[in-house]
Amino acid sequence: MKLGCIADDLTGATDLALMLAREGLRTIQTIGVPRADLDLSGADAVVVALKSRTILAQEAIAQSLAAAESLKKNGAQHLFFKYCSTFDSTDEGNIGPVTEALLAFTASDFTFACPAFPANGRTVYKGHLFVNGVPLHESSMKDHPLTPMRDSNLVRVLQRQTKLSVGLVACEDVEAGPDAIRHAFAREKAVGHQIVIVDALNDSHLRAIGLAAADLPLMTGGSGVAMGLPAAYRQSEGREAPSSSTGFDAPAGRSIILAGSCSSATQGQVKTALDAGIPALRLDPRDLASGAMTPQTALDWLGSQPSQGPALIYSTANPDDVQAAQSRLGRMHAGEIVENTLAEIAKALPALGFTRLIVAGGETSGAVVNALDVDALAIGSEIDPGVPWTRSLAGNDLALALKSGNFGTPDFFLKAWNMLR
Ligand SMILES: Nc1ncnc2c1ncn2[C@@H]1O[C@H](COP(=O)(O)OP(=O)(O)O)[C@@H](O)[C@H]1O
Ligand SMILES: O=C(O)[C@@H](O)C(=O)COP(=O)(O)O
Repeated sequence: MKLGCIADDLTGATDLALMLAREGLRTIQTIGVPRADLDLSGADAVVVALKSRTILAQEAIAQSLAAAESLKKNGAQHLFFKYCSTFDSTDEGNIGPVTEALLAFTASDFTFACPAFPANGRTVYKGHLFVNGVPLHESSMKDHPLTPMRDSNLVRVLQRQTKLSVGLVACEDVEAGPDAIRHAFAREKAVGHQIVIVDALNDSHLRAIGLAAADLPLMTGGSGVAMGLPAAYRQSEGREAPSSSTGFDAPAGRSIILAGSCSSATQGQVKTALDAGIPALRLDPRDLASGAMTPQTALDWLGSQPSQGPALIYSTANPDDVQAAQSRLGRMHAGEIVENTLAEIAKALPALGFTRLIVAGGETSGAVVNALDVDALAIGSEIDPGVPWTRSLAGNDLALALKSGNFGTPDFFLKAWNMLR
């Protein structure tokens, strides 16, 4: 295995796995640390999906090290730590603490951090992260339910999370290509920085960074910066990139959308689905906390819906509603109640004949997929940048599209089904 990857949430893991598969690496995604009996021998890359983005830093470190240990045992030559393209984190972590721990694990003293993903509107310029041209702290990420991002300067954001020294490799070096980037890494290392934020404005920047960084023991970033790695690894083996396919074989059965993301893209997708007349049930964390709505109520509702076409169960709400629920229940508790309810609903789905699922939201996908008893995923066709169809490799036979909160076009919940055969 060339590349062992550790992703801090499930949708982030599928995003990265899609990037690596699309660029020509045979890629398997595992849900949590791979089971000892899972055969990973045919994979060039394995992406371990954790749910460590918002847990305590010490716990995130422990889980990430367990994943790293398992990847190393399975032959991984390099590690990649995947976090969100909007750098979702708090001053306590977990990007800084996990990077520190993985640097120590790989016995190395230098890495980079680059969340840029231009295909989804994320660019880094002079260390500042922009989302569709808007500085991160002015984008909708300022209102994220769990990780509100209020500073766009990633050198500053990351420095607050780590005792390692954080530097910057700006776009002039990146624009000048892989050799200049390698020199810039050496220059920053010589002045005492152990992590550098790297600028990237377009895919050719990402490919150049990939070529410059492919030999580092540890790399960190969004899926974008992994774009250049497969070419670097394939070159060394003289292999071609595979051609992409647009259809995906899925098990027969009913379809459902579970949306726990409150990100602005998901809000638009829920609205488009409601406007299109998809049968829908809204969950409010306050009703769940009071018992006015339970997983069983939702399942009873589902049982009364037509079996043709997808149904939608969503807790997606605007920032004012989220704020109101959080001030009543607490930020983390409001999130947990929704996640636990969607997980309870998910557990019952295979027995009810639901085999095709779209799940919106990273934390939400973590909760739902853990409940579905799925260990590993094969990566299929790309629905939108960063979101593939996937199929479970063991256990319940399911087609799953795990959609990052802010990814996908407004009609995502309508069009994704058309790719299934
Ligand atoms: N109406 C709501 N009020 C408060 N929190 C909510 C609500 N709906 C969902 N949540 C929580 O918000 C979090 C959204 O995170 P996530 O699923 O990762 O979405 P995204 O991918 O958009 O970040 C989850 O913990 C979810 O349970
Ligand atoms: O890098 C990204 O933006 C995604 O892969 C990702 O991690 C998204 O996380 P959520 O928005 O929590 O789904």
